[in-house]
Amino acid sequence: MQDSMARTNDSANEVVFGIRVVRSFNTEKHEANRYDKRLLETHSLKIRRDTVRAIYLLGRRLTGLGMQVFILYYGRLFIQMGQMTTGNLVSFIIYQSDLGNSIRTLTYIFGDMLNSVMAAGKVFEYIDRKPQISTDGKLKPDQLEGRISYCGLNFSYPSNPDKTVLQDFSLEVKAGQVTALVGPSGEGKSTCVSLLQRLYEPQEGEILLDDEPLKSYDHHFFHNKIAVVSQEPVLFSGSIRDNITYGLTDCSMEKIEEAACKANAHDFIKQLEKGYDTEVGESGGQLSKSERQRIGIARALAREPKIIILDEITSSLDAESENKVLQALASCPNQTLLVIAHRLKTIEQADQIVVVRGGKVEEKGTHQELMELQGSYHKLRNELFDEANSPQ
Ligand SMILES: Nc1ncnc2c1ncn2[C@@H]1O[C@H](COP(=O)(O)OP(=O)(O)OP(=O)(O)O)[C@@H](O)[C@H]1O
Repeated sequence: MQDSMARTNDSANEVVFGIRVVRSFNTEKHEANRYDKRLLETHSLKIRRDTVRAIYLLGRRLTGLGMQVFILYYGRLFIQMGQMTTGNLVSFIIYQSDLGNSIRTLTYIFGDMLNSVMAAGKVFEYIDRKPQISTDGKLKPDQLEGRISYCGLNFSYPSNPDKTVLQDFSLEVKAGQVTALVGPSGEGKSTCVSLLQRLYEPQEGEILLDDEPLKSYDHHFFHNKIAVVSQEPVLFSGSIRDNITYGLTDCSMEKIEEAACKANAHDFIKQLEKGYDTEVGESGGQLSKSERQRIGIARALAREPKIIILDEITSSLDAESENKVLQALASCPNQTLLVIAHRLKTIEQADQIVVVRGGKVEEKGTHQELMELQGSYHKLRNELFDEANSPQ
């Protein structure tokens, strides 16, 4: 029943979370029916439980009643035969009722205990779960250059082990430079970033940071040095300032403003009535997608990481904003920047452009070199150029 209730709540959560999609696709009825179906499942389980409970109660009452009839009948017989006094019978009935009550209480406690054990079992299942990715690295160097080396990675997602996503993937990302990963959709670019964040462990090969395997770095140290801005950054309810300083205990206003300027967010924040103290609403719902994205970038920059990963920030920024952000980031020589981009125009200035196809590095070089090569990159650029110029 607990599983079924969890499934019912999940579907309600999902709909509330995606209420805009539900409204725009006019699927309120469909979703209500889906929720109804889940509720019915829970309902039928509850009916089964209550039927069993009713049968049990009926049986218990009938047994109790039968016992009383039995005691009175034989008690009377024993008294008539002189084998028992009336006082004995009364004491026996009182003791028997006391004993019955105690046994009944024990069965209630046992039932409650079973329920609690089942619920606690689920909690302990999660507590006892051993993470597949080790977090017991100890390395905390004083200086980090930010050089990343992908060495012969072979990787498939645990949920789909038959499909190899990265095959013998090797790449050098130089410290302090801008490296852009480009290529058709679904070829493994975001997977490279997930592996760099240690969300998964490759089946073969390893990723080195300054020539040391990622797993040898202290978990907190490593995640402080690497910041990711994803396609849909998650904001939390609170002010813009809270969101930019998220997780930082000590961050001055100058630092916040500097990060916001680099993220091209300062101007729009200043125009808001309450500036940095403006509430963003639940999940940042009171801001536009591009504003959320820029705050997400400022949040990453405020941590002053050594490595910044921008995972297709183009999806919600216009070309001008994206250019400004990339230029601001590229001007920091101490930070390694890894950009996944679809809008190839904005990454022309990157120090290294890598074309990822079929889970492998197909081409790499500067924009000039790759254009001269007349290979995949050249073809991709032409395709995008044709798309942009095709009549609507
Ligand atoms: N969590 C996952 N579980 C199983 N397979 C996944 C998962 N995430 C991605 N994949 C698969 O891995 C392959 C590579 O996906 P990835 O997201 O790395 O591609 P991408 O090049 O970043 O694409 P895009 O440009 O569309 O973001 C795809 O075929 C995808 O279906």
